[in-house]
Amino acid sequence: MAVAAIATLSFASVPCRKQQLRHGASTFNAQQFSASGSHWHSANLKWGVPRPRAAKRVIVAQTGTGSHKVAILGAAGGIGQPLSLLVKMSPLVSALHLYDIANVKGITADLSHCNTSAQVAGFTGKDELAGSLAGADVVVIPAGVPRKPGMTRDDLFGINAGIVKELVEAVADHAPGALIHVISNPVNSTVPIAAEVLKQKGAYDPRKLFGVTTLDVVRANAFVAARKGLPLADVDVPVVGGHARSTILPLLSKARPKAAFTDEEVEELTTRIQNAGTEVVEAKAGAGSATLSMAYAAARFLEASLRGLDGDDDVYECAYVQSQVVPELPFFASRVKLGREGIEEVVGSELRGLSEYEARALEALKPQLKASIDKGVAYVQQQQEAALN
Ligand SMILES: NC(=O)C1=CN([C@@H]2O[C@H](COP(=O)(O)OP(=O)(O)OC[C@H]3O[C@@H](n4cnc5c(N)ncnc54)[C@H](O)[C@@H]3O)[C@@H](O)[C@H]2O)C=CC1
Ligand SMILES: O=C([O-])CC(=O)C(=O)O
Repeated sequence: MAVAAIATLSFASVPCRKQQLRHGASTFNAQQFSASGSHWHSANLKWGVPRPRAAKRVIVAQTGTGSHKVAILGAAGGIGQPLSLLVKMSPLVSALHLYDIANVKGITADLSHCNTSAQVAGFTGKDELAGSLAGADVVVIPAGVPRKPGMTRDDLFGINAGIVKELVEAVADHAPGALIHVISNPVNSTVPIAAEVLKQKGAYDPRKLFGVTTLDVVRANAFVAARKGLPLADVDVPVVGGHARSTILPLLSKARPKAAFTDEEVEELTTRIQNAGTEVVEAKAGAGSATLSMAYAAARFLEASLRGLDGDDDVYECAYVQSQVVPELPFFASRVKLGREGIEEVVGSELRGLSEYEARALEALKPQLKASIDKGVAYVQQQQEAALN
């Protein structure tokens, strides 16, 4: 079997691929979906380690056709390492730059031995930050500290705000046209921080700045499929709002396939999705927060972004972006259409026809999300004033 054909499989979830089908996907993806059965994981394995359908297994070098350069800032961390592996497996990526303040050399040497086509280079410390960003099409930022039990995401603000500010300043200087995927928490504030930094640098393009909330969608899909006994591959639940506590708003009324939820199920599923990060933090008992599921989610979102840059039709994901969907919230997570310049469209229509429960939850989240956005904006302004004095 031709390696190139195998290598074209993508990170995109089956719901996304099904969505493509609904919206009229390219013939290739439609064939890919029907040919690959119903399970994304098996398709993904075939992609990462090419595996012919025939019983005889042949492991071959994966030769990608993509030409994208991706930089990961915070690449040596709990998310950064598995994310780097997943990106190294992407046929859409030709160059992978790993940046961290420490421990990058070994990870670079290790990853570079995988016989996949992306060329890996490591960059350690501030002096090498500029080099890590040169020519990047997408910069993914998982740098920063994670939560421990008892902490909120906002408790990370004191450390992570400065890290994100510093890194985004460098992106503005050295990769001004790149898409920026912010993973570092608190996302509700770090994305407004990134926007303010880019504005100050004259490099802000709202189409290119994203807070990564894909993990909320991944969790919602997993939990709903399990609760309703639906095939996992079919489930697609939009999650809007933000990425902390009650600002995470899964829209079960808009879930595909259409399913009937009792009031108790809505309450139980919504609460679980909102607390899923804390569920992992408590289970890890001081050893950090979600890393593997986050790496998977970040890889899925990266893949969607790269397919958008490549001009693929109808690529949609939920993300926390600059928005007018809720007028009083300048940043809001919605489903967005991804294209050659980043965001082509923020889909606001999903906020129409909400259930009563969702409408109430939307009203309730507004003050919390607004406060987090304002906190991020104020931080950058204060830093600027302090620098001028
Ligand atoms: N958006 C989301 O859905 C999620 C976000 N997160 C957040 O992602 C962040 C990272 O989490 P983990 O990887 O588990 O943490 P970690 O502590 O394992 O890794 C963080 C990495 O960032 C690096 N780092 C620190 N300062 C840096 C700087 N100035 N420049 C470059 N690298 C720097 C560290 O050396 C470390 O390797 C946390 O803020 C966490 O809360 C975690 C899970 C989900
Ligand atoms: O909960 C955390 O601190 C990490 C995170 O954002 C998540 O897992 O959703």
